[in-house]
Amino acid sequence: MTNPVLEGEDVLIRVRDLCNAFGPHVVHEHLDLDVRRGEIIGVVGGSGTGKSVLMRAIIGLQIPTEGSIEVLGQSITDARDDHEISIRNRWGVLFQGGALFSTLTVGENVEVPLREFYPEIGDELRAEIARYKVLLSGLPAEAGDKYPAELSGGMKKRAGLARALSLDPELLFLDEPTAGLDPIGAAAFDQLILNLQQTLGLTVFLITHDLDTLYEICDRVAVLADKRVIAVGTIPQLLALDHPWIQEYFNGPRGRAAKAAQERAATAGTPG
Ligand SMILES: Nc1ncnc2c1ncn2[C@@H]1O[C@H](COP(=O)(O)OP(=O)(O)OP(=O)(O)O)[C@@H](O)[C@H]1O
Repeated sequence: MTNPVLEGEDVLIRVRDLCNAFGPHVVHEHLDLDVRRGEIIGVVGGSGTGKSVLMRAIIGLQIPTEGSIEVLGQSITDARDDHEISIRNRWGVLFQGGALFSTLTVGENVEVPLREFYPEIGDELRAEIARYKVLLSGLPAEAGDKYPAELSGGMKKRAGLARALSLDPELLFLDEPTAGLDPIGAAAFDQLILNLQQTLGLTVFLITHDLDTLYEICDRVAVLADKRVIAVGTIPQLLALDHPWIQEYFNGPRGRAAKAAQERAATAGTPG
């Protein structure tokens, strides 16, 4: 039930036997993971367990020392560099901190992937698509003309999300999207992700330390520890395991508070 490998399911990301190392520092050792089409999978683990390295390997920015990765049925690990991956236009990525170009406006940032992948699109249509993505990400239309330095942290995240959505991706990668946001901003961002996932039919790979996000929007959670994915499942399935890190994480004071908040919200939403 909490096996990282799924049998006979519609799997969009398949990671097998993945090993990553930086010199003598081994980050992943024979890591397996399957991500189902249409799910929001949360990826958790202590600091430095290799969550971002895993994401970078999946999108072809980190060449593994061993193992195979398939995304949308195509091998990522057979490509010599990320430019050889022909499905890069089928995913969008929100990196930690947004990774926006500081010399470009938000709208121009959103246009960058469109220019790269669809140079045939004319200036007007490209700007129109960018305006739509800015609105889709919950930013006011005027934000499109602003530079990243003029935006709050929450707006920067939304701008990064608008860029990640620029090519109408099937798959969205989010690296700690709510880090640094106040609780209200973080909850609003969670709901935005959930709405987008439901309306656009996205599959979402979401790295987070935010327990509220895990409870609110993730269908399953993958736990990284001991250099691999030790378990994947719903939070109740994970809580049934007696791994010390999992117990500490979900049953520690913050885990209990997040669970209580989710239960309160669920009760408030129950009719009668
Ligand atoms: N380019 C690199 N060169 C050398 N070591 C690296 C590089 N990238 C990552 N590492 C190391 O790999 C390990 C995993 O890093 P990673 O950023 O994936 O951790 P993480 O689980 O995302 O952590 P956090 O939760 O703190 O963001 C760390 O020890 C990090 O120092």
